[in-house]
Amino acid sequence: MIMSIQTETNKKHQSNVKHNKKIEERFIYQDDELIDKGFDWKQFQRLFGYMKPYAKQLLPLVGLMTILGTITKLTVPFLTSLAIDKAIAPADGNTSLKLLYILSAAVVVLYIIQWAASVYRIKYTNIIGQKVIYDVRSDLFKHIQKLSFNFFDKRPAGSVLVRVTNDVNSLQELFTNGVVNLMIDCVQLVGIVVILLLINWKLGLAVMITVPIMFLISTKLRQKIRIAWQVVRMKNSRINSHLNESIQGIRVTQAYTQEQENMKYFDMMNKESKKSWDNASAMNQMFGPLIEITGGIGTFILFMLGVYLIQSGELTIGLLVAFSNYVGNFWDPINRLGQMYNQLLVAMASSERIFEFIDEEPSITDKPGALPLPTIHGDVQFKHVVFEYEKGRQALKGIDLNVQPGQSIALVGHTGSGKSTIINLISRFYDTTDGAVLIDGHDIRDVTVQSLRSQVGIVLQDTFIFSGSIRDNIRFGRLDATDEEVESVAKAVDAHDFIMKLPGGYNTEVEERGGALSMGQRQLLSFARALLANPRILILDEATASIDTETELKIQDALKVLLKGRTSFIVAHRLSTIRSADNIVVLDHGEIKESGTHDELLKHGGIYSGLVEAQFRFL
Ligand SMILES: Nc1ncnc2c1ncn2[C@@H]1O[C@H](COP(=O)(O)OP(=O)(O)OP(=O)(O)O)[C@@H](O)[C@H]1O
Repeated sequence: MIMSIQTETNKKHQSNVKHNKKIEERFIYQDDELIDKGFDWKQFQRLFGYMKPYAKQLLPLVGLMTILGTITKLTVPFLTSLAIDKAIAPADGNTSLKLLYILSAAVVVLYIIQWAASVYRIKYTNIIGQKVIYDVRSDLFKHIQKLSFNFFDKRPAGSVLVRVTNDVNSLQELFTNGVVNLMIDCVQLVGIVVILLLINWKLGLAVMITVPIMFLISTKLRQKIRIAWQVVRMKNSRINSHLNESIQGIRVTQAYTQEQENMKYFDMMNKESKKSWDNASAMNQMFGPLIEITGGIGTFILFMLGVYLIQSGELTIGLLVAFSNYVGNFWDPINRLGQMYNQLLVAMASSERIFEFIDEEPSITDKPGALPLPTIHGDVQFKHVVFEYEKGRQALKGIDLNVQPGQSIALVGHTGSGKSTIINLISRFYDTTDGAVLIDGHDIRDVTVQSLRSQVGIVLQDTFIFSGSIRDNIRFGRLDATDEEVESVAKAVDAHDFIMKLPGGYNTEVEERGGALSMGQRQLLSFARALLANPRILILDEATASIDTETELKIQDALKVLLKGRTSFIVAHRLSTIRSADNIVVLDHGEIKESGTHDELLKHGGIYSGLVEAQFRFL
């Protein structure tokens, strides 16, 4: 018996294992692919086009500071050589303390100038960098807001978020430090090469033999390092996506006690992120010593040849010291240029992703020459409307509907029958695949989107409360409404009393999604918001969640106020709402199967009477 129980348990466990997906297969996030393309000149021009508005005003200042800083920096070794050759150990043996003091004082002054130039250079570059990042971020956000519903249907919110945060941030480094470092390094390199060749061209050329080696190491190894850092960023963006989903879905996670599962997945990603970081930073650490070895070879050549040139009288000790100083300053810019090139490629990969969003055309736009929709009466017609979210799958299969101004239409039907799709088409969140929607005789594709949506109000089931005060949340319906108007609509929908009982009344701050408010309260707020907007056509997706009888009655009363005198489409779930509608439209698999009043449809004994019966059974 015991044996059989054990076997039973084992079997159960095995079948669990079979059905349980591996943790890494449970959550699927769209990763941004690793982009490792070469240099794209067009993309570069577009990216740097963002600097244009500020370039004229600020770049000359940055350039001036850069040149000033470089000149002062490169003058110091020259003064050092003078100090050695003319003051400390001159060929004629006449040491000059006075000259030494003068030269030392000059060096101090040069350092002060260099410091001041660097302070101003950093200040101006930061201004440019921050302005550019502000513009990119703002362009991206502005554009994302305009994108149509079908864009968001295809993408998880987390992946959109990552682009606005991570990718824009990765440009920040380029525009603040990168661009200026590039300028400094180029100016410094040219300056040093000229000076080295002027001091002694033979020695200069000999030392520069190592430059191509250095550059090769710099770019090749950096390419690997760059990819390693991209992997780090990708892993981090996965963490962000998961974090976003976990926070949004925290209630469901806790309700189903899935915290451990979530934690396991997070832990796995966290470890992966750490591993990728370790890998990237280990590669980074290899880079420094390699550059130093190459630099060491250069120094070896310098001293071997330098001593020979001193002996043959072609070079003085002071000039050799200055030379070695210049050579020391020579490796840094070369190293940084390799780094900079890689940074540029990383930024270009990010900008490619940013531009991909910016270039995404909203599918719902004003057609050329579209005129504003005049103030409407609220006559709505669906003329043989067919709609497909995905090609070949019809969500609506030829809807014909005629609604008179002021009529209220209740849309009922089984889940997935097409109710929400109908209301999405009235506000033109999607365009019909075939047929047309007309308002007061105007095809809604012929008028401007703004003029249409400003006359169509929407109250959705999932009432969205934005973070801010209660007053501002109601005012979202019409931004120029006065405080009195806000309070008057709140009173009309009977929300005033509960608002006044909140600690700060209308000024009470609510968090995003209005977590501290009850479902009923959130609905009343959204009714007030819609009433304030005062649209001729109102769309209402009635909330399915049941609320207590008292609030239910309040909501019914508020609805009467809200719907009065408007054409309304209600995705109705409550029998009371449906009964008071002028016309009930029954949808089934994207088709209108029945329509009429409550009594007519009950008498008919079709789908509607079945739905009503089912609702009574559950009540
Ligand atoms: N964004 C979308 N992308 C693809 N298909 C969709 C999308 N939204 C809805 N559909 C499909 O279109 C059909 C109609 O959906 P719709 O949301 O209009 O139904 P509904 O009657 O409002 O359902 P419910 O009462 O459950 O809200 C369904 O088959 C649904 O799967």
